[in-house]
Amino acid sequence: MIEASKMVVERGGNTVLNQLDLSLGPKQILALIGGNGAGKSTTILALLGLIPLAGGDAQVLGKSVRSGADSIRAQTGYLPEQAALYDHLSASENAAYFLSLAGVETSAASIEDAFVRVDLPKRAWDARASTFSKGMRQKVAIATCLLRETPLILFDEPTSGLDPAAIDDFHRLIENLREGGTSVLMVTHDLFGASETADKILLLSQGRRVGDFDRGSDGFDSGAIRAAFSAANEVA
Ligand SMILES: Nc1ncnc2c1ncn2[C@@H]1O[C@H](COP(=O)(O)OP(=O)(O)OP(=O)(O)O)[C@@H](O)[C@H]1O
Repeated sequence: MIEASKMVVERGGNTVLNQLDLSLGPKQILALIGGNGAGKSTTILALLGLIPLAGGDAQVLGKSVRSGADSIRAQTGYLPEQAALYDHLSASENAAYFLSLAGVETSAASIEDAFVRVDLPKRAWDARASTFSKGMRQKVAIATCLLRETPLILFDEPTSGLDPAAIDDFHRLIENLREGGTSVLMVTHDLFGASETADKILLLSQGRRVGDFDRGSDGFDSGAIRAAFSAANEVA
């Protein structure tokens, strides 16, 4: 699904990804964690081919990110850190509009099914997005991602703005996606949620991979992850 080797990205004259290796197999969930400015969102943008590599390469669904964003984005769901909705459109209209931009035709019934999956309240389906809370907006954006039915989804802070019940629901949702054959990379600040759900956790600091954790038979070693996280942030 993803095989990235020694990715280097420069932004604003600084090296913000530094020799980053990353891999994600079929039916896997990878959580990317790290402090503010560690390079998590940049990693997603580089994997989508949306920002150029100054070094290294990454194969995403068998295509090099150096070959451009179009072919990768066509097969990869992406939830940006700040998902935008059009305020004057309803939840359903927003989903239909963004899907049409991605060249995906879908029925009203499928959109409603996706809203049920993310537990968007029914009263919101036909209400204008200007009346939505942050969490409701996030649910519409996640539902729109699901409707693309891509084999790979990159989520940038998907649980931001969600209440605790909705966060739990999101983790069950991505577990179901994994069972259905989808691979997921998620950037998150939620260490607990990541260790509940992910197969692998990658810790970034200053654009470098500083920790790499696999789920063992007893889950993750949360103490080791927290210690590595604290050490990385002390250095940063
Ligand atoms: N458009 C930009 N131009 C220049 N530098 C940028 C730009 N966007 C991000 N950066 C820098 O790149 C580095 C990595 O940023 P990135 O947004 O990837 O971090 P992050 O780990 O996602 O952080 P956060 O948890 O705060 O969202 C930071 O040092 C940031 O200042």
